[in-house]
Amino acid sequence: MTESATNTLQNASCSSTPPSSDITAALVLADGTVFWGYGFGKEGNTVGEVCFNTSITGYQEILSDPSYAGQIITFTFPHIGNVGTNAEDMETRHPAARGLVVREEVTSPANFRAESPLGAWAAEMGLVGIAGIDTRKLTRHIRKNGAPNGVIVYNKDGVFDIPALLAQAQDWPGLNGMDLAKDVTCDETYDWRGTRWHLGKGFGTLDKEEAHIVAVDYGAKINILRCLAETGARVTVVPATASFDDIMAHKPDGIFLSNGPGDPAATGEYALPVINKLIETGLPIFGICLGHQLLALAFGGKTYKMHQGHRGANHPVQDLRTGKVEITSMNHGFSVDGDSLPANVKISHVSLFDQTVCGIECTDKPIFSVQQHPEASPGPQDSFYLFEQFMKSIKAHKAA
Ligand SMILES: NC(=O)CC[C@H](N)C(=O)O
Repeated sequence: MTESATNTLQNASCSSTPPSSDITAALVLADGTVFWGYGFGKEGNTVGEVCFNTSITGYQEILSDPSYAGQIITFTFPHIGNVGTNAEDMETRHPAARGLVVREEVTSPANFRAESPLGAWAAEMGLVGIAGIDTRKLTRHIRKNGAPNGVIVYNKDGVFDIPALLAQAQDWPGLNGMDLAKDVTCDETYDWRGTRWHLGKGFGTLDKEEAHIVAVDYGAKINILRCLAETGARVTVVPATASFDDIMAHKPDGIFLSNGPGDPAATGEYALPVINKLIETGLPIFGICLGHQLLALAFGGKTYKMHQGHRGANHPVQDLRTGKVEITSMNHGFSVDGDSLPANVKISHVSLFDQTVCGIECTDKPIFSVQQHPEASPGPQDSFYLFEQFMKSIKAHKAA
């Protein structure tokens, strides 16, 4: 793959003939835009919403974040794959993202933690990849028009039926109204005590249990569970469809509502009746991302689909209570409508990129939630204090 080849191959018209004989993959958007490139990972065909993530590091955590179910991830950082992949940087066991789009050819990894090259790992994980794409052009396209549905096809024979792929992209219903939490949640309840990774030490284990948290898994990133354990919690993880009685049977000191994929309003159909009852218990509740959106819905608020979403590791968020700005990790395509919130729910955090709601807190109950990802993985750890805030409110509630 040469630089000149990649520069001339973009945005060909809707013809099934690749512009050069070495082409092995195509990205076909529902609006008819075709990007030709070079396949890696799993051979085959995948459909989803094409979004972009601006993180410079952490592609493996991003690709294995269950919240990307139904999505094809475009990496705006051009060099993806350089540090390979390893067994430790997984945010779930079976990645749910549909595929990935990268600028440069994926080269051999050079990193002391690398265990497997990105291409081999992606193939094993069932991820279809396309390289050699003008990701700046694609990103500008998404920014201008909103996140489109699209198909990546990787076919070593270089034979493409573009009209059929276009029809496939157009027929895909899109994320609006789609519940995906049921697809990525755990099958069974399990116990979690692992703590965060430290260089030279690896992962740790909770030694002194200060509280017991039940985490509802709508597609939880593992590092969230580690962060909860890091502050002294033993965590019982329950499936997204767990009933109020299932949850309360574990006698939790606090409830955590996890991140997850899809449209919060669709997941809310079965999650909200449970969350409404959990709110009534008066127990401390903390929600992250989808969990935050579900809490807002439970309080009677509304969520909406964003134009392009927020996905990256440098999103500035202001804590309105202190005025402090934290640099955060983000991955969301839906947002809470601030005007829809009742009087007893205050906006605690806002995005400094577009002023969207990034945090809410209940004024008469120990309940709060954020849109950003305080667990990072990847990204800055400025927001870790939120896990400590949760543990503090659990201890205060236990003492009272
Ligand atoms: N990371 C998440 O939890 C994402 C929440 C929701 N699926 C969204 O896209 O907004």
